[in-house]
Amino acid sequence: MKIVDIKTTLLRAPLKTPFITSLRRVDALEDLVVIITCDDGTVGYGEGAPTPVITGETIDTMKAAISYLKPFIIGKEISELDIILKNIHSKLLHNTTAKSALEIALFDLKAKAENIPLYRLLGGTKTTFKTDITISMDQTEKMIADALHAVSIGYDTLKIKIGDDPIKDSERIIAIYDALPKEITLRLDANQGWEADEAITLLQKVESHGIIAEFIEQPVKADNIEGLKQIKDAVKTPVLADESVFSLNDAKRLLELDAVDYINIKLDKCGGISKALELADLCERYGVKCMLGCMLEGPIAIAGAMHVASARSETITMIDLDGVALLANNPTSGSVIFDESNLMLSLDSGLGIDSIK
Ligand SMILES: C[C@H](N)C(=O)N[C@H](CCC(=O)O)C(=O)O
Ligand SMILES: [Mg+2]
Repeated sequence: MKIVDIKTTLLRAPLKTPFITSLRRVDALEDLVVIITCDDGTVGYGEGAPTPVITGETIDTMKAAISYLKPFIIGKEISELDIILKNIHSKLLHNTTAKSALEIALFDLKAKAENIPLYRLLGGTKTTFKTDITISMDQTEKMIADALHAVSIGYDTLKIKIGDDPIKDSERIIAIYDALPKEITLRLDANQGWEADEAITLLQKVESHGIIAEFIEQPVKADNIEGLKQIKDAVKTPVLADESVFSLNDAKRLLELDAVDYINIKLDKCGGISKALELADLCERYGVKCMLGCMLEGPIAIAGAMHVASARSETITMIDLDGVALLANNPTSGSVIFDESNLMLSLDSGLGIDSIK
């Protein structure tokens, strides 16, 4: 199977409600889909969610990166996947979301060539996952209403977005916790919104109220590694690194310093499936568990992430793959099942995505 064509197309889909973090507000998903065709007509799908405030990428930079990398991919046999991946990562630095979209499509093709689902190509067996859902940052009453609604439709783990104001944030966490059944698990994500001392004061206050969240995600700026370590050493709530970890080297530095408890792996930050697997393997060597997370990713990218989670299910013990659940409707068809908190991989070959509507 020789690769003969690479095309991109926009995937636009409205969200059910605005997605609001301390970094940005988004009303509709706007991702870039990659469609790679082989000489026998087999098509591989990939997708990336440009997130300028985190990866520095836009739809336009993604298109430019993909067209730059095209000559290193077109004309290659899909059986030479390792060589193609080496080209993608060595011929162009950064541009991790563009690379991830290409990688997803290439792995889709490779698994289709072998006529097996991607998770099996990657060595996985697990096909069902439970995701959390994000509760956007807002007025406390609105966040409580959103949290109660999420619980009413079956979510038992909520990812609470905070980080615009440490005083307000502690009040929000306590009010949301008090309003929910006690068996609900809370994940907190400040998206870099605090200083280390603010985070420690806030978390200690929340902890004195009896609330130990599953983790606090990225409390301080991405490059504030010392701050992450200070927080980890001062509070009971485990610390999870998100924006601080793009590459294997980023993760190594944090793990060597014992600066965090967990790492959030996202395909769009690390550069795709091969890199996500390497990150999970590194974390496994350090005995550190990971979350498989997402940007505002649609069904193709989320399916790609699920296959990775299947392949490294011992290390990837937490799932934040609510990208499709946040959409007003699913713009693809295929046998991957996205049913609110329940995600199920298909047994079809490749990613299991049939078509884009
Ligand atoms: C959508 C997912 N649950 C999530 O919260 N992702 C954000 C990425 C932020 C973005 O797309 O702006 C995160 O983990 O920080
Ligand atoms: Mg995060």
